[in-house]
Amino acid sequence: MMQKAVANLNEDEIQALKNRWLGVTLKQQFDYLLLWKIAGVVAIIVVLGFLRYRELSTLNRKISESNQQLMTAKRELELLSTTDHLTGIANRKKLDEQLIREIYRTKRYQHPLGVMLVDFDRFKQVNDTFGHAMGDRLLSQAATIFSANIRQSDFVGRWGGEEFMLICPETPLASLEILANNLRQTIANSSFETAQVQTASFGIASYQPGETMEAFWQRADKALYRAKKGGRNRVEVAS
Ligand SMILES: Nc1nc2c(ncn2[C@@H]2O[C@H](COP(=O)(O)OP(=O)(O)OP(=O)(O)O)[C@@H](O)[C@H]2O)c(=O)[nH]1
Repeated sequence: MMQKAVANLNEDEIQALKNRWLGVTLKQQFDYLLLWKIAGVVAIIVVLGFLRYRELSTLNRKISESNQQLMTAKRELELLSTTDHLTGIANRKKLDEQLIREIYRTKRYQHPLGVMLVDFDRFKQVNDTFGHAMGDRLLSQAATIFSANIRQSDFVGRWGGEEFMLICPETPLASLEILANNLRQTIANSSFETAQVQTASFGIASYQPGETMEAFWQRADKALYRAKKGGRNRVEVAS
């Protein structure tokens, strides 16, 4: 149909038509508004992302600070629960833990392990004569004496009351007896606040294969009992 219409046109009309079409200019315009819109959205996303990142970083920092504080509190609690508040050395709970650990080690490597129970002589008299506070100070001083006169590999704690326990790894019975006698003399020669001679009795034992922890310290305790019965200020060796 279009072809028919064109075929009916004369030369002038065709030319006029062509001129009209050629006058149409193709105007293509760049859409700056859209560009700004996209840039705006991207900027908002970037700013929001940055704010979220900062928020998460602060949160992370606070969490790791809290973790640190928790760890410190846990360590302090552990220390408190295993320290004797009067003397500052290990308490009975810690002594039990240490003794069982050393028994495992001695079973594993078959090395000698010594244990020593020390009880202050006539301690009731100290309390009765000088007061309980003086008795407390004497026990603290005793703890200092023990700590200062044993090896770093040895372990001392307060077993209870006026009684102390020393755990001595890698120490055969003969060496344990020498150490016990040295400690006994050091205590007897120390000047305490009471200005009286203060002595202590010792029961010592060497670990026997297959022995339970209780059986081990009970042998030392029996030896200590013998030291008391035998006149005090002496070392008795467990059989
Ligand atoms: N100050 C003080 N005294 C304590 C503490 N724990 C136990 N004692 C006292 O130690 C004394 C122990 O008395 P006893 O068991 O009769 O023994 P002892 O007088 O030392 O006599 P022997 O052991 O037979 O030489 C008691 O008077 C207890 O009150 C303590 O933490 N502080």
